Amino acid sequence: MLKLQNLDLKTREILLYGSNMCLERGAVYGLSARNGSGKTTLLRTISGLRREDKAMIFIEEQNKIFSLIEMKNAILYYETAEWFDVNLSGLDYLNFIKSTWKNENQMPITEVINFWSMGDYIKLPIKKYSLGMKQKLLLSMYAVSGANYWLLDEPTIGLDTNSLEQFKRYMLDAKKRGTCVLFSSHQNDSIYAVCDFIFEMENRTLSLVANDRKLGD
Ligand SMILES: Nc1ncnc2c1ncn2[C@@H]1O[C@H](COP(=O)(O)OP(=O)(O)OP(=O)(O)O)[C@@H](O)[C@H]1O
Repeated sequence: MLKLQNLDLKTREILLYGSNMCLERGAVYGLSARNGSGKTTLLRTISGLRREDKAMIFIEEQNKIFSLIEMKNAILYYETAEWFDVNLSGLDYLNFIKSTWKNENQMPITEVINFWSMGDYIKLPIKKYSLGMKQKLLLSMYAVSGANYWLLDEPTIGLDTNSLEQFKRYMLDAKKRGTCVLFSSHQNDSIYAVCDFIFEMENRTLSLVANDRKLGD
């Protein structure tokens, strides 16, 4: 379980005050809030890209607290397709992720390429990709990493209707393998249907609500 305790989230304003989060393996969580409320900042903080001094963020499994190195290996957060070096290919990224994250349950690269139908372009430089193609590459990196905690910021940007259905299947498959997923999206997005629970950020507080309109597993 990934735990976040006593988080004051501050940028140029206070976004959250004294917040807590518990993220269980084998569950999909949504993160819903208005634009500018701090979803990206929260994901960056959980992933360790930025720090908040008072907060405690740790993973505990089978009564053992993960070391920092174990945590880095257990979590993947690749914020945006804008982070890609467009001179590299999708395959370069998948190979990089496979060799950098050391997990037993990594999905084979060919399987992920087939799942996202990327075979025609995966060896091309990313500068030749459309937005949706880049987004599918970004998503495919998660299964290849074998990370048990997936943090995703607006993961369905640029996906067409078919790819959105694939996204839902990808989330449910990940959950069945025991992965914990936390993703942000805009308020009332239909993709929240795939979530077991939704965190709502409002008035500097984070509240967890069960998702009544959840899809069947
Ligand atoms: N590096 C920074 N320095 C100062 N202020 C920042 C920084 N990053 C974000 N902010 C501010 O923090 C607030 C939250 O931004 P954030 O990007 O986390 O929101 P968000 O909920 O992800 O927004 P959106 O839905 O528009 O993507 C905003 O008011 C933003 O201006």
